Amino acid sequence: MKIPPFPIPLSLPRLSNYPTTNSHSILTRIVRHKQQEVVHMRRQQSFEEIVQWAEDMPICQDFARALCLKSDKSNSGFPSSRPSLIAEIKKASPSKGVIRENFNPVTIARAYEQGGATCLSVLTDSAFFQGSFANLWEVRRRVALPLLCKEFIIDAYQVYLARVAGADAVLLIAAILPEDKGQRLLSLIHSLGMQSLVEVHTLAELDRVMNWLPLDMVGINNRNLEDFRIDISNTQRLLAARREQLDRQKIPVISESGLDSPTALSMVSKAGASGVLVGESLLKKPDLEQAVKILLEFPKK
Ligand SMILES: O=P(O)(O)OC[C@@H](O)[C@@H](O)c1c[nH]c2ccccc12
Repeated sequence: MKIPPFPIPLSLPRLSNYPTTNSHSILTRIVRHKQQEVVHMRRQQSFEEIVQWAEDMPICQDFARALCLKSDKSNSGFPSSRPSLIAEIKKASPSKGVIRENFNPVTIARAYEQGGATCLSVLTDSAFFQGSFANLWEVRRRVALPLLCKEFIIDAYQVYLARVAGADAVLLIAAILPEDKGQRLLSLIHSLGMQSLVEVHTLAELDRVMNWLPLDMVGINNRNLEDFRIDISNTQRLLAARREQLDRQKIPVISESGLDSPTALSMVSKAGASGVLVGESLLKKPDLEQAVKILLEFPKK
């Protein structure tokens, strides 16, 4: 077995000063930058070699199954009031700047695990979130929980990199994957033994991704990635419209972003979410293990 020289020493392009007019949403800026990043990375580390390493990686964990096993089920087999937690490791965000100064991904991962998180999400974007694939790899080496690679995936190269860094699942964002690009990347993710969390924000996006097969998990983002506004009733809205279809196809739904209290978790869980993805509200607390425990301790009904 060939061991990849992780962390692969990839230097990334500097962020250009794109004009920040309203006509350029933050998502557009991120995607433009990703395109440059991929070109840069491909020049430094050959695609063929990454593919080889990916093929030699140990088997992945079943991310979706871990989430569904952990979430409380009522007798009907559907989630009742306690969703599973995917706890997110992110240092900064474009809207909030630095969220956690004292940032050690492995220390954070261990605290989340001790607190009762089911899975972890690791931001790998460096330009906007101050993350890295090296962080993902470090967490993989030291913590056993299933890991989601939180990246703006637009190219196969990033998917192989996620696999080599130890991801069990990879985020795909419907809003940045036009036409059949999402389906192609999803098939690639599956061929490497990983799963995908496919993220939507609108009903139109949800309907579009329901045609990508087979879906492992759908993420409903409560944050609009164009302007960063949060509205946690977005999860309820989309589930109210398509819950039957999602349940029928047994696709677990994860509510993402802006969730900061047991009440908020209970709300999205009642709407039908099996899991929640939480970052900022935890990362702002000094004691992360305690913060997770408090978040997960909500009235059982
Ligand atoms: O920190 P929050 O508000 O708890 O949100 C976590 C997660 O949902 C958010 O980081 C996120 C959701 N979709 C994304 C896509 C890219 C980067 C980040 C994200």
